[in-house]
Amino acid sequence: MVCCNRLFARNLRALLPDYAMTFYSTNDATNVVSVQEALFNSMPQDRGLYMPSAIPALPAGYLNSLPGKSFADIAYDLTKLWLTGDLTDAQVAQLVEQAFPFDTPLVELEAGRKYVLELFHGPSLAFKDVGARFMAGLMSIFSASYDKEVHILVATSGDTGGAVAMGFHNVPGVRVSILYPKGRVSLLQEKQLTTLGGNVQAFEVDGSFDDCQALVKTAFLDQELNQTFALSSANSINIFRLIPQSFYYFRALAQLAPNHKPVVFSTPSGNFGNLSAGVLGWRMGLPVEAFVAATNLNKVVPDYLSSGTYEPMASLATLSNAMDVGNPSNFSRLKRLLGDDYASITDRIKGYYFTDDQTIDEIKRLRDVYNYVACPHTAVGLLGLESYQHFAVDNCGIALATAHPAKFSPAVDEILGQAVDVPERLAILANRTKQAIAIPGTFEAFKESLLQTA
Ligand SMILES: N[C@@H](CCOP(=O)(O)O)C(=O)O
Repeated sequence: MVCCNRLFARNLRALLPDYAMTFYSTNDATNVVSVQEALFNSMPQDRGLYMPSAIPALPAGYLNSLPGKSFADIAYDLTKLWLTGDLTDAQVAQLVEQAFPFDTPLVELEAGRKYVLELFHGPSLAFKDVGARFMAGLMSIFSASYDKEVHILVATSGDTGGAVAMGFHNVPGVRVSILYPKGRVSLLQEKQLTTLGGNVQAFEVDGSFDDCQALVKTAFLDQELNQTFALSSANSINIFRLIPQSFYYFRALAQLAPNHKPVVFSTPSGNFGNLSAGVLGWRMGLPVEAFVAATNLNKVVPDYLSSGTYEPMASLATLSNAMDVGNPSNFSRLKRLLGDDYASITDRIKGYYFTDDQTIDEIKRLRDVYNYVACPHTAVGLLGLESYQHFAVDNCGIALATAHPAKFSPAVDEILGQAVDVPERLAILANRTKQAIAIPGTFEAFKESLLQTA
């Protein structure tokens, strides 16, 4: 089925009804695929990324109807906009109900001016639950068309792995292989990746996140692996990880008072999927004054924004480990969403980066000033927002809180000199035994190891 779809890709527009969504590759605009192929194949063979052929516009009056809508209401409305030609209304309702039994609450730090959008109330306590659970639900709906077990490969610098492991654990017809960099994820993040068992296998890679991501991308292009497995990705390479992540930007606006000032989002960024999702929402019609790309010392995008030159780097290990990415996957997607033009990109996106010392000071300051306990990534997001608001005062700033601070225990406890409350679902992992296959960071080793699991 997957291969057949590929054969027909170029004629797809003619084969599908007008209202069905299609996707093209950033490396070849004539390479057009259906929803199902973009979902299951994840990455075009030409090494590009899938982009929607058309971005659906919000219906007239939709923004006025936002106040008070729940996350699930918004997810239902927007999923219908994207997938009307592919899913029935009943399927959309079922997908949303199963994927999102949690909210993304907006917490006020300063009235009308500074907020945190908490994205960590799902099972793995990180924003990645939104995309991972949506993808898992969508794959289940379409799985009847696939006669092979789907094998999801995912690279993680900390949070994606846990969300994907939990989102796909025990999903029939799916198996998951997670690659993570040895010694570069927090203790509890590692437990989330390595203790579920069943259809979830962890690979502990002697290398960086970028090495893990490169291994996964190489695997998608390898003939033998593609003949052996029906490979798919649950990283933000997959456009169906990104689309649902745009929903919570709308949910943020639904929670603001109607007379709010123009909105600025500050997004802690590693692979730049989260920021791309926000920009996708803006392209659909979400009113946003600017986006802040907030990073740690892995600052290739802030550097690009100030110099116009994009230079991938070897990633550096930092306290905000999930953002330790030296060559963000979504950079080309982000550019494409903004017209591929430096002036329009810098007009909409402002970039700031911060050291671990600044992050530590911010974690302490947030607790002392606002009685708010933030994870290191959220602290970087708030630092970005403060830098933006230092010069632009007349706006309403929302920083995305990407993960629960307890995921970074004991680091956050040591910074604050107090123990952070650990939710039960995380606490129970502490005593579970890690199970991971240790491999060097070479493709040959990974491939051999993967084939042994066939
Ligand atoms: N920050 C991520 C790295 C992978 O990014 P993704 O958005 O492409 O899944 C992580 O926490 O693993």
